[in-house]
Amino acid sequence: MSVGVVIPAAGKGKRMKSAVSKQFLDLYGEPIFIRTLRVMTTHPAVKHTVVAAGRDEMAQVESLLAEYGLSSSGVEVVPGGRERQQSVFEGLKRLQSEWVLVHDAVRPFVSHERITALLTAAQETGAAILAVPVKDTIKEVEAGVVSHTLKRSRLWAVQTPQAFRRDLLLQAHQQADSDVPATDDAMLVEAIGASVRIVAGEYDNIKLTTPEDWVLADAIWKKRSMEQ
Ligand SMILES: Nc1ccn([C@@H]2O[C@H](COP(=O)(O)OP(=O)(O)OP(=O)(O)O)[C@@H](O)[C@H]2O)c(=O)n1
Ligand SMILES: C[C@](O)(CO)[C@H](O)COP(=O)(O)O
Repeated sequence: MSVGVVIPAAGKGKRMKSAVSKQFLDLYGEPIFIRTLRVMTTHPAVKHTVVAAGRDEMAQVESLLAEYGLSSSGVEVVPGGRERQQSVFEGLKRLQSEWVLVHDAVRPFVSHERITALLTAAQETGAAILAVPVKDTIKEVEAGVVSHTLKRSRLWAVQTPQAFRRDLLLQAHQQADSDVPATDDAMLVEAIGASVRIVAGEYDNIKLTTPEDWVLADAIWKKRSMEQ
C-alpha cells in the first residue's frame, strides 16, 4: 500500500496565545511538529511526506528537519495557505501515491496501530477518519439561547489522520466551494457524495490548540513514558 502524508503546519496558533506558532513549541525536547512527523514517517506504509509550512517559516522548518534527522526521511516542505484547506491542497498536489493521510502537525500522540486501522478502513470506501464518541451533551445556540440539543449517540469528535484515495481527495479539493472553508478534509469528500468511514480513535490523540491542552499533553506523555 503506497501512502503519502500531508502535514498542514502553516497555522499561526492564535488560540494557543504563544509567542511562536504552536507547532514549533517544545514538547519534551523536540518541537511538536517534529514529534508528529516522527510518528508519521516511521509508519511502514508511509513513503512520502509533505509539510505545508507558513511561507515565512519554511526555512525554520527545513532547518529543524535537518537538526532532528528528518531531512532524509522523504519529507518535503511546501508553502501553506491562509486556511488549513489551502495548506492541505498545496501539499496534496505534491503527492503521487494511491493513498493519502492528512494529519495535523499538532497531533503528536496518534498511534501506528490506529493509523493502520484507518488505512484498512479507507480501502473499503476510499475515505476514512479517526473519531471518538462525544462525551458531553452538544447544543446548537443562537443569540445566546439554546436552539437545539443534538442526539449525543450520533455525535463523534473528529480527529486526524484522515485517509483517502488520492484521486478522490484531489477531486474534492478541486471542486470545493471556496466560500465555505472546510474545517476538515472529510467535509470536502462528503460534499462530492463519497462515503466516509468512521474509525474509532483514541481520546489521547489530542490536537494541541489552547494553553489548557498542555496539561493533557503532559499527562499523556507521562502515561506513555511509564508504559514503555
Ligand atoms: N492556514 C493554516 C491553518 C492551520 N494549519 C494547520 O492545521 C492544523 C490544525 O489547525 P489549528 O489547530 O486550528 O491550528 P492554527 O490554525 O494554527 O490554530 P488557531 O486557529 O488557534 O490559529 C495545524 O497543524 C495548523 O498548523 C495550516 O496548515 N494552515
Ligand atoms: C481537522 C480537525 O483536526 C478535525 O477535528 C479540526 O477540524 C481542525 O480544526 P482547526 O480549527 O484547523 O484546528
